[in-house]
Amino acid sequence: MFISSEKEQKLLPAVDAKLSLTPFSTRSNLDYQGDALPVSESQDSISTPTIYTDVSVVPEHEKNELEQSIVTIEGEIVRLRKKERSLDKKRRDALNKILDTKGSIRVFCRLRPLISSVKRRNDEPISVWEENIEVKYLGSRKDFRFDKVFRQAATQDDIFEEVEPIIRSALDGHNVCILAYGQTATGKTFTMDGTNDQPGITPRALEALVHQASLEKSCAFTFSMSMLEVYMGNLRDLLGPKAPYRSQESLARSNLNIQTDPKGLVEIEGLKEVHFSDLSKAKWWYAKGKRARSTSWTNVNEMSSRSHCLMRITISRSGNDLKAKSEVSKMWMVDLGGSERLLKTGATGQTLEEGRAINLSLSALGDVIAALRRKRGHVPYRNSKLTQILKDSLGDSSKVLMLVHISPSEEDTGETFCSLNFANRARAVETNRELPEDINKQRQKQIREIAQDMRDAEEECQKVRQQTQEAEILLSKMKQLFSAAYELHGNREKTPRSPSANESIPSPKKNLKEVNDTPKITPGGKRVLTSSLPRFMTSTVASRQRQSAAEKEVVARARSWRPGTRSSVQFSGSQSFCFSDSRLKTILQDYNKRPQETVVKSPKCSSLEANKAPFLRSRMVTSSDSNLRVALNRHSHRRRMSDLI
Ligand SMILES: Nc1ncnc2c1ncn2[C@@H]1O[C@H](COP(=O)(O)OP(=O)(O)OP(=O)(O)O)[C@@H](O)[C@H]1O
Repeated sequence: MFISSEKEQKLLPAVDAKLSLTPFSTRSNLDYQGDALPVSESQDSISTPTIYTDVSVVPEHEKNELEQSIVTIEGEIVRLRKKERSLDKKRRDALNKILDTKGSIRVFCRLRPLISSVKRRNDEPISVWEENIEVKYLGSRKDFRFDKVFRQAATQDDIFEEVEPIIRSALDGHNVCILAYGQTATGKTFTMDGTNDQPGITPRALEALVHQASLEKSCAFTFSMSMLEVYMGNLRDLLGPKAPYRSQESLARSNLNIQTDPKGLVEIEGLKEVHFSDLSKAKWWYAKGKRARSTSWTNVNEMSSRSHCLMRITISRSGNDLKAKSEVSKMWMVDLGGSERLLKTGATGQTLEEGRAINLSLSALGDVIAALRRKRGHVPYRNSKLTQILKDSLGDSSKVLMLVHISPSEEDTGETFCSLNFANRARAVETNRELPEDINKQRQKQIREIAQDMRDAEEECQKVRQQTQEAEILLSKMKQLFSAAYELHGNREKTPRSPSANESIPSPKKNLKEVNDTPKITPGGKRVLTSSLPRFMTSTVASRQRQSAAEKEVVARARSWRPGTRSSVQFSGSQSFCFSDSRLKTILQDYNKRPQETVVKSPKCSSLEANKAPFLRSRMVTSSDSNLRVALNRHSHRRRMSDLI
């Protein structure tokens, strides 16, 4: 029962002082007539202190108040979620604007460290700055500009830091394509895949996607993954089960068809697609796909990839709002086969053929990029399987990141020169790349401003997300509280009563008398039971011991709950529904301080309740729960949470 009248709340300390007990309700719910008692009547009851015993019957208006609180919190959660969605949209728009301003095709260059087996020379042919590289070749120097250049010392962390916004953009609903390009043995696989100690972009991207999705509460994500390789002009499914070599099944699986729907979206018929929701599953499938990839030994790389390896992550995003249609985006992670001069690699036979096939498709990729650069006319996607697959992820609406890998050795300078030229062509798809200095500065300033807006929106969104979570915790606790009170009520009704109680429905006056005759506390702190107290209400030594044990368990549970959740649930500094600071915490503290023998309760009832809803139910049904009731009434319905956010 909640104490609803402010007069009654004021009376509580007086009663407490007189009883030297933790606050007890001064009247029984059995004599409760619906309206607050007149002050005089309440004071009468003080003169003959009573112990509030049957707390299981919760008056209708208090039930309504609790219900109203629950409805209010539910409303607040809806409002917070809406706010979260709008802030998230603001962040997404800002990120997209930044990426568009920077260019829909961005090109980074990574310089591989010198491998110990290669002799170091003094006249190193490559000079590196933050955004450009100078190469000495055939007696002349040429300067190449990039969006970012990674020196030899750059770590996998440094690379991922720059790639992460694009991955975020995929989660935001854009098609993304990340391509590792370069001469054989320059570190493409190292960048994309990495090692166990130094994971590359793909495993980190998987982790980032799963992690980010777990933080989003305003929408739900589902992920699926496919892996294939373009090997000698054919597509091989890397995730399908192993089929016997040269069997019909094996041939069918290495000859998948590429289809384009009327909207221009590409689909690969029969390609295995696996769903994942957790990282371990995603990594398991990824490892399986990698093992199935074709590699062979060449003069230049012991584990040279003899194909283009493509991994597709399909991201489906659906909002909590049922009306919102789900968005699907694709993220391609492509480890291209090495561009190579075939004579240099010492390839012969099958390996030579593989090298030729790789070069042909890379050249087709170059043609597509060159056509996109012209921004009009025919784009020759159909010239290779690689470009057909990537068709819907290379165009205007997609975000493309090409990582060009080069070797620092002088003997590779010719290859390096070719790779840098190829990458420069890709970068020049953005016609306005080389802007006058002042316009460029203005654009940089604009990017910085949008980036600041994006960070602000993100921070605010995180705060709101936190508030939503806290509101949800509070809601669940209040629902527990509610159901505990009514569950108990139901139980009590079923519980057989003493014969005297069954004889007739007691009149309010009789009840008052009965309650007034409950134990009184003598100056020495001893409880004296009067003869009129019904036997089922009196506590025995055994019942008190059981009660004490049950309470200890409740408090222990509450304690174990508190530290893990920041010990308090706060929407904001003075949140009206912040129960853990002003209510729960206080209640728990009072609970610890309170002498155990002050609780008078049926042992049967206490053990039953302790098992059912250990924490909240127990708080609700013991007479000491007046703390919670007072707190709820003091704080509930006074202010809207929104006033405080
Ligand atoms: N940044 C780097 N730091 C340390 N080691 C690297 C780095 N880049 C490449 N390597 C090492 O160089 C070797 C060749 O790299 P990798 O296999 O990734 O080249 P690749 O370009 O994928 O070759 P291919 O095209 O033949 O498959 C590997 O042993 C790899 O560990």
